[in-house]
Amino acid sequence: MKEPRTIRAAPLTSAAFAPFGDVIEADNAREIRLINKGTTTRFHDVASVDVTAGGGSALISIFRGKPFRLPFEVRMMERHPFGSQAFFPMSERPYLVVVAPDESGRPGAPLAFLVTEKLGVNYARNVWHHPLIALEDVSDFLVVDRGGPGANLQEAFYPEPWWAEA
Ligand SMILES: NC(=O)N[C@@H](O)C(=O)O
Ligand code: NI
Repeated sequence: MKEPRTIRAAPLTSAAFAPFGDVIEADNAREIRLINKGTTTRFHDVASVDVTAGGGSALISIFRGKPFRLPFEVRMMERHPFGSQAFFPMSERPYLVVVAPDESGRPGAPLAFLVTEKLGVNYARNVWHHPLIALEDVSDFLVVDRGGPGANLQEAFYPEPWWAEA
């Protein structure tokens, strides 16, 4: 009987996520500016939006994700060759992020991050990731990604599933 392939979710940190994109949090601001007569703090440019390839432009959407349970079965990954894709949680609920390195055009072994604080992720262009994985209850996410011409979705299926555990 083959042992199921399991991956243990790690806490999301900028350092651990760096090969895959940015963690969206105030601490990652490239500049902190007091604006609006000192009534507002601008945490400037916390993630790199990369959406103009192939005549693309930025879209702001809301994704309403239905919840999944852990352990989560990872059967496939996807990537967006023309643009980055950012998710920022609009609820206080945790969610799961699964990414993978590229291995000759296919996703390698996945890594999982359990996001329990109000942090977002910005997948860099062409980075393998699993589609949105909300946990506990239906959850809304603000999404910034690319709209425009070209096939901006590539999917790949693992020969055997991986199981992501907390
Ligand atoms: N397909 C789509 O818009 N969603 C995925 O890209 C995702 O990462 O959730
Ligand atoms: Ni995506």
